Amino acid sequence: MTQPSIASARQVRHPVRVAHLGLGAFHRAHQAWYTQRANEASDGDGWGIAAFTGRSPDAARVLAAQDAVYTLIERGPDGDSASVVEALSSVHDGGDADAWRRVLADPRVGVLTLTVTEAGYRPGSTAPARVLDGLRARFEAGAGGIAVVSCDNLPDNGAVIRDAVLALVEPGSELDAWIRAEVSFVSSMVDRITPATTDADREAALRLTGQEDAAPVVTEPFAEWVLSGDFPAGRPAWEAGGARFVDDIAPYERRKLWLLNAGHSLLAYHGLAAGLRTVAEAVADPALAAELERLWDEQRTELPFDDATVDDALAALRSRFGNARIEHRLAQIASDGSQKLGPRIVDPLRARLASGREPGAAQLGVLAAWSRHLAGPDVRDAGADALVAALRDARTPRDRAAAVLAALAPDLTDLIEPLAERIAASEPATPQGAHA
Ligand SMILES: NC(=O)c1ccc[n+]([C@@H]2O[C@H](COP(=O)([O-])OP(=O)(O)OC[C@H]3O[C@@H](n4cnc5c(N)ncnc54)[C@H](O)[C@@H]3O)[C@@H](O)[C@H]2O)c1
Ligand SMILES: O=P(O)(O)OC[C@@H](O)[C@@H](O)[C@H](O)[C@H](O)CO
Repeated sequence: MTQPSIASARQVRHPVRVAHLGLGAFHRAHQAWYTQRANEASDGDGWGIAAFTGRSPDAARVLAAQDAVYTLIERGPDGDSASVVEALSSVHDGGDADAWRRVLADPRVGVLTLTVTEAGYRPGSTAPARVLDGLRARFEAGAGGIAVVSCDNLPDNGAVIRDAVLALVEPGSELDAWIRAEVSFVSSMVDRITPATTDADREAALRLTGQEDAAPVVTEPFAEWVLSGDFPAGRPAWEAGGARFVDDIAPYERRKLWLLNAGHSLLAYHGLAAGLRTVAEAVADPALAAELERLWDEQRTELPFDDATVDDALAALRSRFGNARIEHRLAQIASDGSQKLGPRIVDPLRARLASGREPGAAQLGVLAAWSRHLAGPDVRDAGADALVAALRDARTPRDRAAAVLAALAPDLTDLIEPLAERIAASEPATPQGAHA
């Protein structure tokens, strides 16, 4: 029997007032969900999102076929609850440059959100050029200021995208002056564990709602969003979903990157080496759980929060990571380590050194496990090509340590010896002379 499609579930389509770049699972579990909550809480017209894919047009094609509505499954340790999200008013192939320019040149559009991955901010990535293309269209149309809100896991992410965009503009040009004066680059700390959607998730959506949905999203019940910056053309009332607006974002970013994301990276590299597949499997392993606690002890010392606040955050993380009903694949987290380990491990390591402490053994252990991962067959990290080649040529643990630090933190040469020790300890025993 054919089941009804979720396409017929839409009850309202709000006018497009938000543009989004990077139509992945996370955008749909996080910013679109907060926007949905804001729209539900408002009396008048809400804020509809025009969402553009980043690389492949597939997500737009699949969502367009179901009128851009989808099921959000909140998966707790004891069960699922499903809701329909209709905050996306339209979905577009990111290659449709005319549609992109048209949306950003519309004065009713006041916000541009981004989830383009950490790698999307690297020099040479197409994301800043596309943001600039949209801003140029807005400038030429005289459509007024706009807020660009980065939602990727990078510290001071608003400043990172601003600098990447301005680096592409002729200094002193009218466009340069307009961006500096009228465009607000908002930094945000985003948190909601959202794995890639699987076929089992599509079946779960059908079971829960009785409707066919080719693009549901499964996420944890927890969600957090902290933002800092101005919104010159207004914004959705995201606080209806619990978002907070603060003057200084840095402490929140550090708390999240140094505890949650760093913990994820540790579990990913150590867990994959141990033949494990998911975050929940990894934290169920006593040795890995102990290593995770060691890392948290090392990284918490430099956080600008009192002990009770950090204790609460860690208690929540233990239970979030242990939610075995969320299938968060270690391989997904392990990708792009060259972009992730700076903010997650090297920054807190630097903070430890700056306050006169020893480098953390678990911190170095993550770097050692990463170097081993890079020598394996399943590396997905375009930014690590040169390091992978250097590691292939490296003959000793010391050479490998030097290569890793040269790539991630070239000034920290004092760490070559202690990192080499961790690398040597983590390597499988090799026949005498194999590296010589
Ligand atoms: N999934 C999570 O739990 C989570 C939580 C917090 C933050 N985030 C942030 O969101 C990002 C995306 O996560 P996701 O789960 O949606 O991943 P995803 O793989 O589902 O989607 C990634 C999106 O980024 C786009 N993209 C990649 N490179 C791009 C580029 N150069 N230009 C434009 N778009 C580009 C892709 O096209 C895709 O739409 C993460 O990398 C992270 O920074 C994710
Ligand atoms: O999404 P990435 O690739 O930046 O990193 C993988 C995970 O650490 C990350 O997605 C977390 O699940 C997320 O940051 C939780 O809010």
